[in-house]
Amino acid sequence: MNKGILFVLSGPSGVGKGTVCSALRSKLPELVYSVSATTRPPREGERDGVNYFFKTREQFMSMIEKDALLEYAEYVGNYYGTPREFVEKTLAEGKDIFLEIEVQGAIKVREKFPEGVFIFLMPPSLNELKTRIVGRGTETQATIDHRLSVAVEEMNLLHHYDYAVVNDEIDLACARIDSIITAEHCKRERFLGALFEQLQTLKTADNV
Ligand SMILES: Nc1nc2c(ncn2[C@@H]2O[C@H](COP(=O)(O)OP(=O)(O)O)[C@@H](O)[C@H]2O)c(=O)[nH]1
Ligand SMILES: Nc1ncnc2c1ncn2[C@@H]1O[C@H](COP(=O)(O)OP(=O)(O)O)[C@@H](O)[C@H]1O
Repeated sequence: MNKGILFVLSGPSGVGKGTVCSALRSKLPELVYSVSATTRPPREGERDGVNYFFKTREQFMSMIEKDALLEYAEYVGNYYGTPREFVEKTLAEGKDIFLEIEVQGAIKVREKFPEGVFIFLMPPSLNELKTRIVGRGTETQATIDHRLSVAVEEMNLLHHYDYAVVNDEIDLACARIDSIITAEHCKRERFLGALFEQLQTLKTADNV
């Protein structure tokens, strides 16, 4: 069986990764989404196993020791990581999987899955990025400043990615990502191989 395609959506903090990813979940429910583990406490309305698997630091360290994470990163004082088994199982079943992670983790995933498709979400401007981080209202002034300075460094990593998508409007950003997914499917051999087989069958049947 052909393996599924691994898609990674990344980009600076506050650009709208979480927002775009949850909009994509409604628009493309057939896509499988990876749920990360984190030591960050849940925000209001977040549910364990849906938004994240919320872990204590000890539990997270034990996951690292057991090699249960495909990658992990420390980000603004908390740990975040992608459970390995679910990703590998989904791809082996021939299904695509979608990861929404920060840039250090994305670069580590690229080392393990060079054939993955890496999408960088861009803000329309740095001013708009700051407005979004402040507007979200989940950060203190110190974490806003920290997240903004990290975000500027993160923007310099754009060259590691296959695609850049501007998140000016959520629906437009989702449509661009949807187009990328379609384009990547068209590119893959399994699609062309299946079409070629059908053509051969047709040719034989019609004696063309
Ligand atoms: N490396 C890595 N980063 C993750 C993972 N899950 C989430 N993140 C990233 O961690 C960062 C902080 O996430 P969060 O605290 O939910 O805040 P927000 O996404 O900025 O609202 C974001 O950039 C996420 O994309 C993961 O499994 N691995
Ligand atoms: N296209 C957009 N236009 C306006 N605001 C947006 C857009 N995308 C996201 N936002 C807002 O920006 C803030 C940060 O988004 P979030 O998804 O938490 O970013 P990230 O996951 O990249 O850190 C949120 O308040 C969100 O509602």
